[in-house]
Amino acid sequence: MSAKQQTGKLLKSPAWKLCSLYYQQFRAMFIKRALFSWRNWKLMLLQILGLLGVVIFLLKAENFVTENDDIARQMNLREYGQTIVPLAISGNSSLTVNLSKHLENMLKSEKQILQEVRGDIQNYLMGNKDCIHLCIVALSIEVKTNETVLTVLFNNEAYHSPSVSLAVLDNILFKSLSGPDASITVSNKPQPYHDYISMFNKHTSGMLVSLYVHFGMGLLISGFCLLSVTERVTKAKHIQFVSGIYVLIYWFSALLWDFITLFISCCLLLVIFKYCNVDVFVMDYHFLDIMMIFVLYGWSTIPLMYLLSFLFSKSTTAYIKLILFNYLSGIFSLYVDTAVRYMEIESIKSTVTRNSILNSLLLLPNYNLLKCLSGYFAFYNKKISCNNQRNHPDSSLCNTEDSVYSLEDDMIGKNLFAMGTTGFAFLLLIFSGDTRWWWKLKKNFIQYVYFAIYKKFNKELVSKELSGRSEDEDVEQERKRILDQSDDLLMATVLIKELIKIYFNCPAILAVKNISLTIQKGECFGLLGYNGAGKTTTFQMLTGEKIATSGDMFIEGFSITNNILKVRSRIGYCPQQDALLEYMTGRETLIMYARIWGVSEHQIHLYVNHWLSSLHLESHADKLIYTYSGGNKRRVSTAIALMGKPSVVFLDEPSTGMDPIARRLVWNLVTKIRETGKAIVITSHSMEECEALCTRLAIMVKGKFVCLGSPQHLKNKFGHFYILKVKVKPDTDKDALEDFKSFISMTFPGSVIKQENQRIVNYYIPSKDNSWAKVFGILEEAKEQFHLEDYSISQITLEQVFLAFAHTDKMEDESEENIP
Ligand SMILES: Nc1ncnc2c1ncn2[C@@H]1O[C@H](COP(=O)(O)OP(=O)(O)OP(=O)(O)O)[C@@H](O)[C@H]1O
Repeated sequence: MSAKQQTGKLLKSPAWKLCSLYYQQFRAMFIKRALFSWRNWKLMLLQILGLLGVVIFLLKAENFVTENDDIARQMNLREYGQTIVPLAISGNSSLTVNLSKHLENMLKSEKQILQEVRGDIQNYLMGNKDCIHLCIVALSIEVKTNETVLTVLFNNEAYHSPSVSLAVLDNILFKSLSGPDASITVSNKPQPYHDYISMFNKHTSGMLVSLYVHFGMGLLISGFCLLSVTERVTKAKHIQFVSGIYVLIYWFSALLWDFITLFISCCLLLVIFKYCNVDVFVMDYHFLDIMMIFVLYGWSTIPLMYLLSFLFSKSTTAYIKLILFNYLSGIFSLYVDTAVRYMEIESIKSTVTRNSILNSLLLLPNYNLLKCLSGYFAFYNKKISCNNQRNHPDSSLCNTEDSVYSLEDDMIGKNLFAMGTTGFAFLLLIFSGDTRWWWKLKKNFIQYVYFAIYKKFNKELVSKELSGRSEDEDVEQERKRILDQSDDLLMATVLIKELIKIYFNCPAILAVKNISLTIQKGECFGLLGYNGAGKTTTFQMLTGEKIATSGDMFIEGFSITNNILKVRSRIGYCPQQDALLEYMTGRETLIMYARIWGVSEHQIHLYVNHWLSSLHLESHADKLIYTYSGGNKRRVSTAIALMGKPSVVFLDEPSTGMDPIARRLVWNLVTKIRETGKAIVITSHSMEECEALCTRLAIMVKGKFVCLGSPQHLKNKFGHFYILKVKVKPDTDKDALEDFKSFISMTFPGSVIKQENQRIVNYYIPSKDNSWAKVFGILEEAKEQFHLEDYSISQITLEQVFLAFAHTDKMEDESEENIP
């Protein structure tokens, strides 16, 4: 076999096809995420700048202690800018002349102002407002008989003013003794901290730096929930799953994109550490360690954000609340950690309690981040101190064997390990939410707990409403057929068996009441019913969006309740509300779904163009979805449902909001798709649409089927009467009209007035025993006899059948009405 043949065989193998499908889907999901960030770049930038800005601002604002912070500060008037130095001299001597000359020269060189004062210096200082801020040092020289008294007064408002005052005095004295070139430089340098205090300060500094980073991180990582919430709430996620996306691919692509964003932000953060002299984090390849901490933090916190996003139904609310959660969880856990470790609290004195509290904190990624950064900071600062003081007296403090990654209490090993494992745990929880296992658990809980309790307390209602028996013979026949031969019918494209849905609200809502149905391939089945009849709920159960309370549904033999994942790739779904991602264009959306379906890359553009032209969407293809009109959005949703290779397509009011031309296009498309052998299930409030598309239909009233069959069958069955519309002449008196009514009721026994207003009377005339010719003949004669202006006779329409059933619902509540 040639190499070319072998390659060809490999490309056609199922494993290769599966791999290429995975690749296609991953690509589609990754591009979707990238487009979200790209189109919302301002938000993205805000998140990254938020992180960097918060960290840089807080680091600059707080002067945290490092080795280099203990610098010597010069005690010099220059440090205060230009000041005034009042000088009062009383008496005269060569010493006073000498001292004042040196003072004058010294102040001149330092660009200070010498202010000679007459009288008491204290009075001058008290009486001069400027002195409050400008007179840091004041001098008085008093010549007495045997001595000269030099007094220097310092400004109590200014830092370091006593030592600066003494430095000024010492300098002029020294200059008078050793000449004008002599000077004394005075500096204020603190003694090095004692080891214990030093450690405490470094620990505090490390904690502050890690708190700042954690504040900034909160802004960035909370944003990762935005698309997850939007996709879930708009049902775009559901449609992607229905189109066949794999759970792992959906979540891993999201994780990878958000991870890249976090990684880039953390690289920039390292630059900020360098700029703000947080040397411990960047020197000697330490940035690699810090990067590893950030990577593990991302690994654990991003899945947690996804997981928490399930709690919210609005993306902005989710963002704000998750920022708060991230801040508070970090600070609160740190507080608990400090309280447990250092405070003497009676109830947590036992080691077991203490350890279990500390270990439970390890579940929080923010706690681990704080502990890792502060622990790392303190560890390396301690190491630097120990290296600086080689002959350190306490060798236990400078154990060079220690590793920052050890699992001991003050080291970071435990926290790194916790981040690694919690990341896995959170991811598993997310995946399990979309797996068969979780679906089954929820199903069993609803069926065997909720429903069992409901049945126990509502026996009468359940036996009356949920028995499934129907007064309509077609519905009853279908039900019996399904119950008797369910095994034979399993391979029907759609098989619905005793399906019940109860919303367990207060009070419980019985949305779908034990319906049974089969739909074969090549069939277009219409589900009609007025608002709230239960059509959408039925669709939601059939597409796996909602779990049935009882009963089962099969698509090509696969049970939805037991094997939802296998069913999903066999259906196309156009939900009632457009499940579109508004930041994408129509073309990008269709390309994404084509990739999910596994259309090969070189055919995608051709394939998408075909769908765009089928629905006349070419001119809007490259516009963002949020700019689309309602009708155009519906077209895109319909195209998504119809594309790919589904065995059955569910269309929930597909043509709502479409103009007549678009509606015809959709009808043609649906008919073509049906003719290829797919089953179509459609709900619509347009009877015209149902007549045009449906091969069979059912009318649903209050969760039950009340009739079932082809449109013609229903018209024949329920249309056993004609509609007679009579218009009498304007001058017809009341008696003549009454005569006409008596004539009709006598000639057509069983006829009923449906409506009467002004000169128009509408009748239902039984069609049995009355041919068209007979009715026309009689009315032609009556026209002359009763002076009728005009009349018309027509067959009942589907809409009238539907209205009759819709009315039966009202009539149940009110009273019986006269429908023949
Ligand atoms: N999430 C829900 N929680 C509680 N009740 C619900 C929920 N969804 C639907 N219902 C109720 O279930 C019943 C059936 O609703 P459904 O949306 O299936 O009707 P429908 O036939 O699709 O109506 P429409 O033609 O307006 O779309 C209604 O009484 C509705 O109020």
